[in-house]
Amino acid sequence: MLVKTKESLEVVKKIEPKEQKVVYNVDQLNLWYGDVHALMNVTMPIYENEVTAIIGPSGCGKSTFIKTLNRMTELVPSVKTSGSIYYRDKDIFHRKYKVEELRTKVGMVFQKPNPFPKSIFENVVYGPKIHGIRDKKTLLEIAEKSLRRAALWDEVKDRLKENAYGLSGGQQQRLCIARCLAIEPDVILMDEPTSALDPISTLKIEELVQELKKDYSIVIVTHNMQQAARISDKTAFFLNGELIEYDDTSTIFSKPHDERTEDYISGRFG
Ligand SMILES: Nc1ncnc2c1ncn2[C@@H]1O[C@H](COP(=O)(O)OP(=O)(O)OP(=O)(O)O)[C@@H](O)[C@H]1O
Repeated sequence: MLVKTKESLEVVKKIEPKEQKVVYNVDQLNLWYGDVHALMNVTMPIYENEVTAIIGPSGCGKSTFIKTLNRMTELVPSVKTSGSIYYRDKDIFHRKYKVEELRTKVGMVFQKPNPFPKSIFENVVYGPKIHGIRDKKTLLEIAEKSLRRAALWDEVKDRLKENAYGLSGGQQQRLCIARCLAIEPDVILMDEPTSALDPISTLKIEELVQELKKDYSIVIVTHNMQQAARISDKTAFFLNGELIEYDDTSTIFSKPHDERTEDYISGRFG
């Protein structure tokens, strides 16, 4: 299933008549940083309650793509885009579309854990507080629920007032996931969330991602092909800003259609 044009997207829809809801529809997306054409005619859907992995060699546009999904790329002044991204049937590039609304629905977790220099509790309730929730009991409930969902509660429940910097790297990353969950997002974008972590912390995050996809739609950028194969349902392979192939992860890793995908997953380059 190669996805490159609007027409082929129609094919995707036809051959997948399952009751699978589309969260994002990316259509003919182009992005330039000044003269650098970083994304070229990218067309692909992102499905609800699935993990979509974005793979490809360094500099191929993975981070740019994921950051475009919550319009973070527009923070770079030289950025220009064309094409469209529909999130839940609304064009996120439309001049009347409210980017703040998008960011409350689409949370993001970065490569390096980035807790605030505050207590564990204050980190988790940061978003809800910004949204005006002040009641202590409600905030405590949100903190507990989010930390439980991020598989961190048992490790931190007796030290909620301690500074988040005292946690291990893996715990800090789960704290950042809890912080993201506290705003009750619909989609979670993860940009290489385990690349700074040890194998055991990585495994914990991978297990967590599997658990979270029951309630959220997840897009994950990863350098680690085994990780993509282990945890994702769909995989998109990017090369030099182009989406070369998008398909079920099992197909990408067992019988890819494009020779370049095969070369990449078999370690011939990248
Ligand atoms: N802020 C920026 N200003 C100018 N060019 C940029 C900027 N960010 C990225 N680029 C360029 O856009 C292209 C895609 O970069 P991007 O970071 O999206 O790739 P990537 O696949 O995520 O790479 P990596 O795996 O190394 O993180 C590269 O050529 C990069 O140099």
